[in-house]
Amino acid sequence: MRRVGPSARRFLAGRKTVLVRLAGWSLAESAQTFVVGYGVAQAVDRGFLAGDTLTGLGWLGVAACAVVLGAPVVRGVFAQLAGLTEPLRDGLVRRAVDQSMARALSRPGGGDRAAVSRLTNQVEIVRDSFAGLVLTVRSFVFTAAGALVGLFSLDPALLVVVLPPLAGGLALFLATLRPMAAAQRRALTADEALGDHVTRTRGALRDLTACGTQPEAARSGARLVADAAAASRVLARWAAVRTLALGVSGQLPVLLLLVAVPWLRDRGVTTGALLGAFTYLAQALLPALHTLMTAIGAAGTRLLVVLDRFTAPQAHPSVTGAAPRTPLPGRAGPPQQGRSSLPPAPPPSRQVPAVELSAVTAGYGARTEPVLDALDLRVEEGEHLAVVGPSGIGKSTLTRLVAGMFAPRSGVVRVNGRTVAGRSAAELAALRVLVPQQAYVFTGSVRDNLAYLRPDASAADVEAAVRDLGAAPLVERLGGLDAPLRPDDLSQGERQLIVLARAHLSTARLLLLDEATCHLDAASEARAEAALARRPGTLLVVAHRMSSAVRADRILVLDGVRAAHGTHRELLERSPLYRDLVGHWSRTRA
Ligand SMILES: Nc1ncnc2c1ncn2[C@@H]1O[C@H](COP(=O)(O)OP(=O)(O)OP(=O)(O)O)[C@@H](O)[C@H]1O
Repeated sequence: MRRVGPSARRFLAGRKTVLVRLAGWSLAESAQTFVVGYGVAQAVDRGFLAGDTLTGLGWLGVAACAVVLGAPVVRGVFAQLAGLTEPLRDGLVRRAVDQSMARALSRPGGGDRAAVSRLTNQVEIVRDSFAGLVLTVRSFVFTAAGALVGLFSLDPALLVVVLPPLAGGLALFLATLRPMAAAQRRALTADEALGDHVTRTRGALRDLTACGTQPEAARSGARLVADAAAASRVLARWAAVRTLALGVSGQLPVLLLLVAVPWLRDRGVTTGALLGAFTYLAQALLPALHTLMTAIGAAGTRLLVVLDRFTAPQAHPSVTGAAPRTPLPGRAGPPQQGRSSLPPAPPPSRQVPAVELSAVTAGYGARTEPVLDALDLRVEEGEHLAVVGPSGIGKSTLTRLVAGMFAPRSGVVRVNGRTVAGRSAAELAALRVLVPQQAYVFTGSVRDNLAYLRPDASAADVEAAVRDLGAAPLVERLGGLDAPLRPDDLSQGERQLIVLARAHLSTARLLLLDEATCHLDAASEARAEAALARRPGTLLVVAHRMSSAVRADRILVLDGVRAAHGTHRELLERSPLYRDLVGHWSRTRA
């Protein structure tokens, strides 16, 4: 209102003549309302009840004339209305064009895509809503004036009964306007945020899957759905209060009038006056009130919201699409600049461990047993750590904790000295790469797939990664680096090779492989792991085969909520579980 108010006042001040003419026609509407109720009252008292049918019919004729004469009055009102709505429409079109031109000039190459919408749809919304509001507010004011004067002229005692509930209901209705507008704005914003999230998520599916941040995106979506639901509930509560206001001001006067009939009769109110009063209520006051409340509730809020977008200094984000957007988890910005604009990885330090878990307890669901309980772990910069343990023991959970994709119940996870909790997707992407079991490749060139995490990688770097990983025959079979890659043409193992080469190219110093070589044969796995271990930085591998553990500098054995770590030899000596795992592996190889 603060933003729209001054413009609205200026607009109305420049159209005094139209307003006066409109008021003139509206007064005629008041008179018509007055005559209808008054005619009915006189027809009963002076005519039918007095035994003079002719007089009764005569007064009814007067009331009927007033109804018929209402038609030219309505025509007069509409003629004047055009004098308000059309200049408003022209002014809004001018403003939309000005805004669009200013935007185009201030942002070379960046026209205002919302201008067309403002020029057509939104201008029409404003014009129609404004016309509806002027009609209903004016109609209510003048009809109510005519009806109240009529009630007073029939008998002032009628006002004593009718006025309090009418005024009370109206006051309650007016009191709901501000909170209802706020609730409507909140619901609109929540709806827009949700729609925005859905659109961006759909566009970023590839990035989300590649970075493994679908759960985070799903959580943001769930939060937005909850916000939208909460906003709708608040709106519904205010709508209920508004219905109550309508009931109090609309139905209660009729009820009270019926209940008060004996009291009114004692005070000398005639039957005709009572019938006239009911006519005023049923024919004029209540319909006008109902239309007013509905119009202000719906058209009024719509008008304010759309006008706000015309008068706002900067157009609303959902209209212009120009406002900066919060990056999605796993996506640092638009594709062409997202990955290359990641903050550079912090330099490694000899003292600061690459990974540090302090008393980390983690689990799924509030009441379930923890999967990891008070786990302490320190992985030095440059170290190669393998994680082993039975299926379902928590190995993937550990990698997701380190990757910052899963929050511990308690304890702290640090990567390169930085707490991972609460970090943005872009910050996490600069710290680590997590390669899951399911390798994600996308339709594009082979090079696009390989350089996905480092778009500025030189041709030599890409070729070196391909060579190191043993992926050269695959790239050759696909037709070279610039050949198109169709995911369906690749086996699971071939996809894993591409994704491992992609991880090799990444600038993040920490690589987390969660059974990322499970579809490779043992020799290819050994070659790939050796290449990744040679890469500067730290390697943490959830081992698919025990051979992978044997190659590591150190092994972490997860055993229920306990954990042991050491070299292969050390663990063979002191970890029964590790011995079992190695024994089982040897037997299955034999
Ligand atoms: N999203 C989840 N919701 C609920 N429970 C989960 C979820 N993910 C894992 N779990 C449970 O947590 C436990 C540890 O799972 P996790 O995947 O970390 O084990 P893992 O050692 O990696 O298993 P595997 O070797 O079979 O991949 C299991 O009991 C698993 O069922």
